[in-house]
Amino acid sequence: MDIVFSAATVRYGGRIALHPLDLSLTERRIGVVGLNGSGKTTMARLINGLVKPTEGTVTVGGLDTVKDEAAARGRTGFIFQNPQHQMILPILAEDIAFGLKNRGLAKAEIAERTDAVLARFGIAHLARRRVHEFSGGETQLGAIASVLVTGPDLLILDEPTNQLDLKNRTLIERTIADLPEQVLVITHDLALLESFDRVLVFSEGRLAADAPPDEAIRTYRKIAAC
Ligand SMILES: Nc1ncnc2c1ncn2[C@@H]1O[C@H](COP(=O)(O)OP(=O)(O)OP(=O)(O)O)[C@@H](O)[C@H]1O
Repeated sequence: MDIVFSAATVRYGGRIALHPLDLSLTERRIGVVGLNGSGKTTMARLINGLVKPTEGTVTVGGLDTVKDEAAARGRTGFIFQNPQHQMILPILAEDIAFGLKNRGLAKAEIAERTDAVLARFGIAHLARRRVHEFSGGETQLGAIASVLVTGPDLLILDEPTNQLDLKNRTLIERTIADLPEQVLVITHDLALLESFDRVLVFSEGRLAADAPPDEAIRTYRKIAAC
């Protein structure tokens, strides 16, 4: 799916968080890195319309995130920094089914799709468990299943391996690598980006590099050393 930023600018109050951004993203694996507060989350939230551009436009698959807000948002799934907060219902299978019920699907199809997505991510054993008792890795997988069951074209993940131990980090890295969906990942986990098609580096609300992983990570290391 094409993601197009046209002079997209974000101000919070009077303060600029994202300077005018012109960018067209079509790759399947897109990484976003930068120091804390550099504008990464703001840029990602523009894509699913959670943040509206103060000036300029953002389109996803040709849909404007302001004018075609609902349709545009349906194209994109978002896994937030603390995904346990986005689980609405206490039991995983119910949380997964919730998004499908909202789309008016029949009971039998909801059950079938819920079972299929649980199997896809190897978490059928978690179906009846309480999401607030999950480990960090289980929470990530549960949230990914809940979001992807509705069939978005693009999945955005905000720091998905943050606070995970080495085993779970590897599990989530592999899960992301295997997703057939287009993926945009904000991360401080540079190993995750090694196989990516394109990496964007943000610095103080501006795009500082837009390159393959090796080159982008070199730029990021230089920025971080300042
Ligand atoms: N809702 C908001 N209201 C006011 N200022 C905000 C808001 N959200 C973000 N900001 C500010 O905008 C700037 C960019 O923040 P953003 O969260 O996009 O950065 P980030 O690169 O994702 O940071 P981190 O790595 O810490 O998550 C920061 O100065 C932040 O304080």
